[in-house]
Amino acid sequence: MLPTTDFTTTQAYKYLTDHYIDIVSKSLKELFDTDDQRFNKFSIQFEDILLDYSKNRIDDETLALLIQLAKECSLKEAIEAMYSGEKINVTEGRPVLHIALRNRSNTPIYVDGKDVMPDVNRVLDQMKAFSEAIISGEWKGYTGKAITDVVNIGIGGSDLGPVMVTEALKAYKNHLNLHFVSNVDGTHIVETLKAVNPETTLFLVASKTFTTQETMGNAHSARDWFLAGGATEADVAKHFAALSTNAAAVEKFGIDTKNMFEFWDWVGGRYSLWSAIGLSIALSIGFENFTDLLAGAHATDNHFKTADFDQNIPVIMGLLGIWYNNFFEAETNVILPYDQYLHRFSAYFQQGDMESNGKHVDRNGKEVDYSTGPIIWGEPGTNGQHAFYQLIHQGTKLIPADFIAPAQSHNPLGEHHNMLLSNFFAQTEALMNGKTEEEVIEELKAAGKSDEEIAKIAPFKVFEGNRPTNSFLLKKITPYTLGALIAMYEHKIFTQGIIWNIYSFDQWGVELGKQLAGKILPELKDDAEVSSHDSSTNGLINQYKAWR
Ligand SMILES: O=P(O)(O)OC[C@H]1O[C@@H](O)[C@H](O)[C@@H](O)[C@@H]1O
Repeated sequence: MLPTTDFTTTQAYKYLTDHYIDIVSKSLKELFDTDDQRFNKFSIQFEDILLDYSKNRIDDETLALLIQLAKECSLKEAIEAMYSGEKINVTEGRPVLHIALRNRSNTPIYVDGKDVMPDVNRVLDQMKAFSEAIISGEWKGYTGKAITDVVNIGIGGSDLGPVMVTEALKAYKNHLNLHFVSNVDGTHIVETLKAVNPETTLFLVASKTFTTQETMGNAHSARDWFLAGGATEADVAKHFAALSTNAAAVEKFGIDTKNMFEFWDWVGGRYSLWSAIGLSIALSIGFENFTDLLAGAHATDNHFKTADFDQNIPVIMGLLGIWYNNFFEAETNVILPYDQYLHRFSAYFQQGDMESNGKHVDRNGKEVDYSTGPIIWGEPGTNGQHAFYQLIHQGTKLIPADFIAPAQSHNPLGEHHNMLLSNFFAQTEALMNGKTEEEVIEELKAAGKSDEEIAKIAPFKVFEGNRPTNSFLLKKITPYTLGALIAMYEHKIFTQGIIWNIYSFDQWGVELGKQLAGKILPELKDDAEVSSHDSSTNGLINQYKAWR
């Protein structure tokens, strides 16, 4: 059972409310000036990942109180409940066991009295054999040619994880060309099919439920295209595989269940890249690299479970998020990877975080009266600097930022990496220190500006600073380190969900739109005027019919 404490009723919350008044009046600059141990105190190195969280608006007392908050909310017990296979996804009646998918130590994990590890390992073996056969060319298409292209058809958790990881680990990629089709917009599949040959293409239909409209629509269109190219029904088995929990629906679609890679209902869609959903990753970088990814995540799982909270990276990340979300009333959290390969990392955690913690009802079934999950966004640096950093530096909103960068580049090209990292270091320093009016005036004077010119321009050039950041410095983006980093963010989400007293592993909020689309679809079949909705929806549908 998960605890159901309202965190706003804890002692720690009360103390934090008072303490906030004290901290909010202090600048980060001041906090650094008065404590030369900040970096040592407020940074944690775990294997090849260094988290420096010293540029946050905290002091020793803040950290102690936040940790007390985690304790009062029984975070430790909640972690134990997840790891031991309790059905903590209460509204769906399921355990939450992505940690089992990467449990490289193979210690038993029980669900309803049955150890899940033999099943996990069986599917991993199946993925190994299959990916090796495809990569080596031993697996032949219907005309006897080796596979050259893999098209993953899936959406949400059955797309974003594989896309993000295959992009992040492109440096480890083999000769196979990977494609991802998610959108139900016909453009996505049509444009993808233009680039591939039915004789040498493998389609992975990735869907936990195997009922998702977009995925099923795209899979049927891919199958029609495949058959139209001269292949027969019997050839489908050589070109279509399914990644799913729903064997009956896979069979009904016409995919041989021998080509089905199973996973289980205790794997949440947005936590499924570690499961059979990761087959496209294994195909792209090879099975050994895929298991390194799992091993990295497993290392973080052990860290999250065993490290004291003040040395526990996901716990600290989660608590800092709560500090800004619930005390500073920050609405968003920006993730800024200074690594082009990580260009889908923020998009991935938009689903990971917002689908998990975008909830307004607590674990007692009551409406919350505090803010929960933040809006997650971001783009890779340095691109973001030339786009939206203006608002982070000088806008009116407080935007806590996560900066992520590797020390070693996979593409060391001249001064590029030093240039990239100089920006990474400079941005967090600038966000922290800002620039005072005096400094601006000095600079303008030195540039030979007149007093009149200075008076006019100076106010616009002032930076308040005091903008909080976390810096993640990774030695290198390897499968192992990436696995460890992703798992840190996953457990941060868990930590926050526990403290906010919400259920992080369901997603009822995505259902209403699906239901209504199901009602509207038949109304779009003919040209008859529609009047069953509000005037706006009727007006839009009728104009659509007039124009299509
Ligand atoms: O893998 P499936 O069953 O096709 O689901 C895809 C996505 O479907 C969405 O509706 C859910 O909100 C996501 O959580 C999920 O990842």
